[in-house]
Amino acid sequence: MIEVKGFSFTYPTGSRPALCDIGFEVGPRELCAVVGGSGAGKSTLAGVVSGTVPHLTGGTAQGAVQVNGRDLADTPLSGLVGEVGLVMQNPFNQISGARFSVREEIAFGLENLGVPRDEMVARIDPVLHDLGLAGVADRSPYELSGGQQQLLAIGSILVMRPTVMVLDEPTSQLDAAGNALVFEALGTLKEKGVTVLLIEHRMERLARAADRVLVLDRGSIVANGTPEEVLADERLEQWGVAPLRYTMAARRAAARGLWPARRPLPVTLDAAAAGFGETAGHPDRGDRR
Ligand SMILES: Nc1ncnc2c1ncn2[C@@H]1O[C@H](COP(=O)(O)OP(=O)(O)OP(=O)(O)O)[C@@H](O)[C@H]1O
Repeated sequence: MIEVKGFSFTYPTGSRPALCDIGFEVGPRELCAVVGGSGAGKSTLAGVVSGTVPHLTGGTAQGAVQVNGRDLADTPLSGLVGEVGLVMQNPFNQISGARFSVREEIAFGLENLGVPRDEMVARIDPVLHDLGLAGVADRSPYELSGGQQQLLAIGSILVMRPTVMVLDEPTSQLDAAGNALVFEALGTLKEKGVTVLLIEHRMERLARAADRVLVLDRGSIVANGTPEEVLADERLEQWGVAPLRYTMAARRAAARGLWPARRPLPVTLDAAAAGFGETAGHPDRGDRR
């Protein structure tokens, strides 16, 4: 559970707050996506929730950030291991390089924590299985595809059994296949009861995967709702986020009376197809094409 209340943060060299009086909550089994333009504060927020900001960056903070009821201001980073995991853009940077196989890489963090061998074995196999990495467990991490490497980075954290995972643009370096693997893994995290905060710019995927979407604009939360509510909002572009092509097409159609009146604008292909299908059945269709 993540709870952020009245939180503001300014970097030591910042002339204005990177985050400004923000508040939101994300519960267990919830995937909350964060979107926003460049410099909106998304990575700063990922750092705040994972504890690196301001613990490692310095700077001034006001307000409260709690993870599972623990105030992060009073919790050293070491106290968050096993509670919050952070996955970053480039999986390559998260692979330790100190281990020869995928299985050993996943064991690495547990070894550092001094987890007994039997328990390590008991934890690692389910993670390999859940993330679809069992077949490559004995391969070198460097032989994996980009998507599989990101799954390995996720697995290395998941094995610590965090209740909260923060992912900062985990698919930005990946091709479509890698992207699909990571989004599938996000579903697995949710099933395991993990609270997921995802910074992401691949809107089509997040429109389908997210339970909730937050929009950050110049450090403030300007929208917080379901993907349908937030991603079809006509102010999205003004907030620095490109609308989905389905929403744009339906908005243009709606302006010409070619979108069903009571149907919300779509944010997924399925919803767009359903809406246009309904219009296609309309008697006016032939005249307006
Ligand atoms: N280490 C830092 N020191 C000082 N200012 C910083 C630092 N990191 C980020 N900032 C500033 O804080 C603000 C928010 O930056 P942040 O990186 O969180 O935005 P973002 O939404 O993740 O942007 P992008 O999508 O471009 O990565 C920006 O004005 C940025 O210049």
